[in-house]
Amino acid sequence: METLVDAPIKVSFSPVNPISLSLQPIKSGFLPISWLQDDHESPRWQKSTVVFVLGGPGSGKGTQCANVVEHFGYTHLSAGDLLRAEISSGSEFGAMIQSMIAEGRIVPSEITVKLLCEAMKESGNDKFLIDGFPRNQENRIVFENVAKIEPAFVLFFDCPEEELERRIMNRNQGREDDNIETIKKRFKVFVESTLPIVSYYESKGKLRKISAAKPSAEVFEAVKDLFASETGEGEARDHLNKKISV
Ligand SMILES: Nc1ncnc2c1ncn2[C@@H]1O[C@H](COP(=O)(O)OP(=O)(O)OP(=O)(O)O)[C@@H](O)[C@H]1O
Ligand SMILES: Nc1ccn([C@H]2C[C@H](O)[C@@H](COP(=O)(O)O)O2)c(=O)n1
Repeated sequence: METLVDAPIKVSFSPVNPISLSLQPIKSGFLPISWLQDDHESPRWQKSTVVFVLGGPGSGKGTQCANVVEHFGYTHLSAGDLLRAEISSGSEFGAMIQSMIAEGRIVPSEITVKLLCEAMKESGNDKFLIDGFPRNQENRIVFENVAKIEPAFVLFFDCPEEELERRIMNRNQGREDDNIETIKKRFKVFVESTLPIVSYYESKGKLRKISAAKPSAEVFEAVKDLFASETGEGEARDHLNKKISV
């Protein structure tokens, strides 16, 4: 495979992310495409079921993904967690990733997609919740072209900004970006770069919107119903439980 994209694609970038990526021709301008294209093409890999999980910062993506993992056996991959682990690992990109996260900016997609693809491969599972991704158009296109996987659906947690701010300010997990100045920048990036992705998937009929401005247990009821109806797995599990109890 020689090209990152099959046809010329113009990617527009948010002014908040000054790193430009030209997807055509072949080179990204940041890293050689060969860096991304190791050997991500095993049959199992290409057959994986992927659900993207989007929502404003603090909307409860991580919280709800943990519930889905427990009930439906998905592997949860948080793009933000993978980037933070990359910083901790002392990688050559660590300092750059750290300063971008501290500024609330979106890290170049080659890095995030590479981390996601490696994690998917290593997990051994074939169904994934990819949390906090794609954050922008560049994320989406690079993932589509490298992983060659379309999401089964996109879960979107809808929540007003005041509630998001309250939750993040109370999170208390020592995150460097959980301060009011960076939170404002993250909201801006969310509105300018991520909401257009949400609209994109809506136009493709792939968006599943859930109100996240409710207590966590209530949000999960809606999430559970959604996964049961999308995958039939809730019914399958109930069916199995009935059989076992007979
Ligand atoms: N429905 C809810 N009601 C109130 N608080 C919640 C709810 N869901 C999650 N929280 C709390 O809000 C904070 C943010 O939740 P979480 O980390 O799951 O959000 P997130 O969308 O993954 O955030 P980020 O995008 O910043 O990583 C946490 O402290 C969590 O315990
Ligand atoms: N696709 C992504 C996901 C995350 N980041 C960076 C920028 C975010 O502000 C930060 C924290 O993410 P979160 O844990 O809140 O999902 O990580 C990114 O650049 N690209």
